[in-house]
Amino acid sequence: MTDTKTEDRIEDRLSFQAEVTKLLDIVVHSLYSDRRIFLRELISNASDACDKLRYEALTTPALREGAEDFRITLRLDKDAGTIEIADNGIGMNRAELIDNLGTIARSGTEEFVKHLKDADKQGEARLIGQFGVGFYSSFMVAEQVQVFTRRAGETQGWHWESDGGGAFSIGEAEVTAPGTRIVLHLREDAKEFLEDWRLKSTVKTYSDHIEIPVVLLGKDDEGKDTEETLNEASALWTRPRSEITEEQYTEFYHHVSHAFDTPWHTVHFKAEGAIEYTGLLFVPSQKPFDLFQPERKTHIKLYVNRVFITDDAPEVLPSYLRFVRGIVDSSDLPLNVSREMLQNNPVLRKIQGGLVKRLLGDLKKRAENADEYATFWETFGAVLKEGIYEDFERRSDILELTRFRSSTTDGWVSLADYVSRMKTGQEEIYYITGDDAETLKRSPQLEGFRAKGVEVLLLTDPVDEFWINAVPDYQGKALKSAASSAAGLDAVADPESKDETPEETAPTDQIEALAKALQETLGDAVKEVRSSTRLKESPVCLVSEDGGMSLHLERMLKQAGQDMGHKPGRIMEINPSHPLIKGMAAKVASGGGDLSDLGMLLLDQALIVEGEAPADPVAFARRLSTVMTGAV
Ligand SMILES: Nc1ncnc2c1ncn2[C@@H]1O[C@H](COP(=O)(O)OP(=O)(O)OP(=O)(O)O)[C@@H](O)[C@H]1O
Repeated sequence: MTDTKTEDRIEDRLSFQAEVTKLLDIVVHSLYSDRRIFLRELISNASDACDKLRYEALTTPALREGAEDFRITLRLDKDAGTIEIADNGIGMNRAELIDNLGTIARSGTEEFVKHLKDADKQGEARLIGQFGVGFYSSFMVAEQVQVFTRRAGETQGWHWESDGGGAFSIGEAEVTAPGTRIVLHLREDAKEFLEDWRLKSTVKTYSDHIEIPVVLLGKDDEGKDTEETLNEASALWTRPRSEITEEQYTEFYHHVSHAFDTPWHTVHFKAEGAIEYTGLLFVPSQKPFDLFQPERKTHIKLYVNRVFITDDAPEVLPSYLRFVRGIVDSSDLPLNVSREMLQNNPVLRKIQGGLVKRLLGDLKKRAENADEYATFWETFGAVLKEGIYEDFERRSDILELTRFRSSTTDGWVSLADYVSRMKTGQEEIYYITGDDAETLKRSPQLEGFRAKGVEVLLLTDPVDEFWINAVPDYQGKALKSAASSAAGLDAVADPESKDETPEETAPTDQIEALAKALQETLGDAVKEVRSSTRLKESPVCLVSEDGGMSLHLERMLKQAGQDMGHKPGRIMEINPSHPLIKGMAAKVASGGGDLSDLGMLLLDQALIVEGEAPADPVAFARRLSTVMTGAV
C-alpha cells in the first residue's frame, strides 16, 4: 500500500484482487460487442442501492428521512468527456468500497475467472458474458472511473478511483448526502455516449423497467437546468401483460438475474384469493453458474408492495427450482417483515405452493412441444429431478416431467412413453445408472434386454442414484435396475421374429462347478458367481445385489472419498453359452489345470467394462501376458 496526496486528500493505493485484474483485462479488450450495457449495469446497481436503502429504512428509523424520492440521475459533460451516474441509495463506506469494487463478490464468477485462460480471451469471454461483470463493465468505455459515495447513516464520504489497471486508490471525500455518484472519463473511442440521443435510447432499451426514475440532467439554450425522465419508472410487474413487450420482459430478466441470455420461459401472473401476490418468473435458457454450488440457493426477489425485501429467502421457492429467476410481490406480508421472520412464514409457504404449482403446470404445457422441452430438460433436468425425492407432494408431477435417454430410441423419453411400449409379459420398468448413455447402451448387463427388445432407461445424472431409490413404482410398474441380480427377463416374451437357434450352453453341472471354482479363486472380491441368463455376447459381467447399492453409486461414493464401511455385494454372472466359459467349464469338469489366472482375468475384464481399474493392474498385466504368450 502506498499513500499519495491528491488535492488535500490522503489516498491509499490498493491492488485489485488478482481475478479482478484478469476480468478487467478481458473487459477492456472487447468483452462485449455491445458496449451500451455498461449503462444498464450501472443503472441496475443504482436501482439496487435504492432498494436496499428503502428496505433498511423500514427497520432503522434514523435512515427513514433519506429513504424517499429515490432517483437515478445522469449528467453528460461534453467538454470534460464524462458521464455521471448518481443515485441516492444506500451508498458505501470504505470497507464496502474495497470489498465491492476491489474483489469479485460472487464466488461462481470468481471461480470462473480463475480458470479463464489468457490465450482464449475471445472464446471464454463470451461465456463470462452470461454472468455479467456489473460495475467493472464501466471500463469498457472509460479510461478512468471515479466513485464518490457515502453510506446512509454515516457522515464520512469516500472517493474511489481507478484506470482499470491492477490498482485503485481510495480516500476520504466530502459527499453531501448518502448515495453514490460514478464519474466515467470516456475513452476516445467511446465519446459517442456523450450524445443525448445515444444515452436516451440506451436507457429506454435497457432500463425502461426500472421502477426508480432515471433522469437526465442538462441545460437548455439559456443555460437553465433541465430534467428529463427517460424511463417509464413503474415496476414492470405492476403493468398489464398486454402492455409489456417481449424485449421489456427480457431486459427485466437481465436486470433481476444479472444474466444475459434470453429466457426460455416467462410467466407473469397475479394470484387472487386468500393471499394475493404477483409473480414474474423466468426460466433461463442457459445454466446459471452457481447451479451446482452446495448451498443450492434460490434467487427470487421478494417484494412487499413493491418494496424490495430480499433475494435470499429460501422459502420463496424450493431448491429444486433454483434455476428460476424473477420477482414475487405480495401485499399480504407485513412491510416491516425481517428476513428472519420469513422463515416458516405461513403466508410465504402458501405463496411458494402457488408458485411451484404454476411453474410445474407451465412446464407440463411446454413439454407438449418435445423439441423445445428437450432444450429445457438438457439444461435443468438434473436439478428438477432433485424434487422427486425432496418434494413428496409433487413427486408424481415431477416424474411426469422427467425425461430419460433410452436403450432403444434416440432422443428423450418419458415414463409414460416407456410404459406405453412395454413388452408382453413385462411387468417392470428397467433402468441402468452410469456416467454416459452411449457406454451404458453397450453394457453387457443389457445384452439380454437387447435380445428381447426390452427398453432400458439410461440414467446418467448423479442425482438419479438418489431419487430412483425413493420411487418404488410408476403407474403400478416397479422401477427395477437392469444391472441388479433380480432383473428377471424370463417373463418377457421373445421377439416373434426370433428364428436363430439358441446358443448351445455348457451342461448345468459343469457351470455350477466352474462357478464354485471361480468363487474360490476370487475370494471375497465377489459375493457370488453364478450362471447368467442375460449375457448373450460377453463371457462375464458384474451385477449388484437386488436392493443393494448399484455399481455406479459405489463408484461415485468411492470417487468422492466416502468409505462404504463394508465390501459391496457384487455378483459375477458368467455366460454358459460363451466359448470361453464353456471351455473353462469343461476344463474344471475334467479336473485339469489351474484356472486362477483366467478367473482373475475374467473379473478384471468385467471391472474394465464397468469403467473401473483392475484391482491389481500389475498382476493383471502379468496374467494377460501369460495368456497371450500361450496364444502365439
Ligand atoms: N451505486 C451503488 N450503490 C451502492 N452500492 C453499489 C453501487 N454499485 C455497486 N455497488 C456495490 O458493489 C457491488 C458490486 O457491484 P457489481 O455491479 O460489480 O456486482 P453485482 O451488482 O453484485 O452483480 P453483477 O456483477 O451481476 O452486476 C454490489 O453488489 C453493491 O454492493
